[in-house]
Amino acid sequence: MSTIAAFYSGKSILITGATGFLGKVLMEKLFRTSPDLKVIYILVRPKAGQTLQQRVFQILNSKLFEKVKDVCPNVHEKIRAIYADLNQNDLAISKEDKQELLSCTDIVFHCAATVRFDDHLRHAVQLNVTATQQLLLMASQMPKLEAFIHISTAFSNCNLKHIDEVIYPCPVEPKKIIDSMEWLDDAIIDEITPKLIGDRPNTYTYTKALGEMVVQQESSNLNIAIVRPSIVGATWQEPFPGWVDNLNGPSGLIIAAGKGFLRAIRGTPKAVADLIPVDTVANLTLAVGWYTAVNRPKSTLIYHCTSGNFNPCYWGKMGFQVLAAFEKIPFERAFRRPYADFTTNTITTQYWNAVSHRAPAIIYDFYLRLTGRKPRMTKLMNRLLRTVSMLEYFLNRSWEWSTYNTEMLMSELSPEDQRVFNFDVRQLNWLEYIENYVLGVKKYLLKEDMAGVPKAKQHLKRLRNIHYLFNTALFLIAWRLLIARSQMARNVWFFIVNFCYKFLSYFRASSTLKV
Ligand SMILES: CCCCCCCCCCCCCCCCCCCCCCCC(=O)SCCNC(=O)CCNC(=O)[C@H](O)C(C)(C)COP(=O)(O)OP(=O)(O)OC[C@H]1O[C@@H](n2cnc3c(N)ncnc32)[C@H](O)[C@@H]1OP(=O)(O)O
Ligand SMILES: NC(=O)C1=CN([C@@H]2O[C@H](COP(=O)(O)OP(=O)(O)OC[C@H]3O[C@@H](n4cnc5c(N)ncnc54)[C@H](OP(=O)(O)O)[C@@H]3O)[C@@H](O)[C@H]2O)C=CC1
Repeated sequence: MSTIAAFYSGKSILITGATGFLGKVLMEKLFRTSPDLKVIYILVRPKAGQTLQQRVFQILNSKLFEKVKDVCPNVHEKIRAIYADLNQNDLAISKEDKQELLSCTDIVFHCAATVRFDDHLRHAVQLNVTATQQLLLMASQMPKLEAFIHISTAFSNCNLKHIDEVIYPCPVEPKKIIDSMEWLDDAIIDEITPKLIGDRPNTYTYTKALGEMVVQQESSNLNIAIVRPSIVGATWQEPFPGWVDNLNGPSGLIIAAGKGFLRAIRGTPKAVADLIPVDTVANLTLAVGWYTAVNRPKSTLIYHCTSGNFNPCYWGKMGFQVLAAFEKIPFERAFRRPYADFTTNTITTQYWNAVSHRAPAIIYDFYLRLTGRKPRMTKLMNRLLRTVSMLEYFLNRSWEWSTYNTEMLMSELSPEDQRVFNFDVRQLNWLEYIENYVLGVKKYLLKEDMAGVPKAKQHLKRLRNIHYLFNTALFLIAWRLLIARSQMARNVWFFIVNFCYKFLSYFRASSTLKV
């Protein structure tokens, strides 16, 4: 029997961000391995016209939760959705709900955050810093609380090259930042944002670092741990390989590359692609929850959930593997044939953007206009290139994360727990993982059926022929123009024609002689 699974039995667990990518996988694993847990409270807001109940219903009836129903048939009775909005200072939780949470919660997993890179600083601070502070305040009033697990990111200190499992201070205290957000207007905040974030690339990484400082400041009377995952990708093994439900991180780029929109990117082929499967993050997080509650470490332990130092993969190699996967699992109705070139040169990138990204989009929009349809490709391409430019920072650097605590935790687990809550990425086969990832993107994000693969392959063949035809035509036009303008080009042309004629004559003569 798994010690960790047994630990969560009978427990009341509070999860924030349970409707998000990681939160869902965490909740699924908890229900599947500890079906005897008492209740999972989730803080949810209504969204996209759906009530809390509708959102929970949708999650429980999704493909991800299929296996849960076999082991925990009454799962819907064990999940309690609590109305909350982390954008509001008091989290907008009602008095009654708050009372229930305070008196019943045993463990807190705080996953909620804004993960947008371009969020306005005010909003990013509200979600990633103030809401964390509010939640910690609530946690400090929970008499039964055994552990509070905060999910941060391995990139909260991406301004450093080597990152230890410690909290690094930011120059301005989080409390001062929170206070200033109350009275500064948006224009002033916009002006000071670059100064505040300093050598970090965006408000996301900056506010996640502030969030960690808040955790540290509140840690004296709480039993807290921080998990720092790197770039979270599709599931590796559980509940099944390749599950993914959003466009963040690599998933959006895999679609863009597979559909032939994105063919080159400014990225360093030899930089480490520190991807970590979402189920690995969930397993480590649950193991951390158990260890923190049972061992009550004297200080706040930080756990890096990264792959680079255990089993590194590099962007160049990953690009090849993704391309190889597209051969087997092509996406339907591709715009162009998939191609993936990582280049470190800014001029080459600009050339590719003009020739391989913008020009085909403009030509396609021209075709749409001619056929009486609304042009859309240029707009889409501009948005895609904007997204890519925001990810480039992470594609051109490598980081070293120390993993002493993560390795220590691995050694503390029984063989059964190491199996059930596996977070040992040394066992991960990248080629297999990437192939499942591409398959998952096709099935769960693009909702494409595998029955359409032969047709998609046919379509790619057609695109290849069009590509050859287009290039040949382009070459001939360019050559014709050159000949018209340059004597040298004409001389070369006559030389080639003359040479071919003589060669053919010789060939004909020698074959006549043989007969
Ligand atoms: C040579 C070809 C290259 C490809 C080769 C093949 C693949 C090779 C392997 C894969 C390479 C993958 C590289 C991945 C690099 C990832 C680096 C990530 C680093 C993360 C570090 C920190 C990790 C974390 O802690 S946080 C989690 C990460 N967070 C994110 O990823 C959020 C990023 N997204 C945003 O910040 C915003 O969405 C933004 C700013 C990009 C766009 O905002 P905007 O307001 O313009 O639009 P949206 O409404 O949000 O979306 C517009 C449009 O774009 C689609 N979209 C959204 N995100 C992505 C994305 N990541 N990639 C592609 N497309 C995206 C979105 O669906 C919308 O589409 P519509 O059709 O308009 O609906
Ligand atoms: N994805 C990644 O690559 C990485 C993620 N992380 C960290 O992991 C954690 C989870 O990320 P991930 O699951 O990918 O993110 P998602 O964007 O998928 O999920 C974010 C969650 O936060 C909730 N949330 C956001 N705003 C509010 C609000 N105002 N009130 C209530 N809930 C809110 C969302 O709810 P709703 O559904 O209503 O929007 C959602 O459940 C985050 O802390 C992130 O920083 C760390 C490293 C990498």
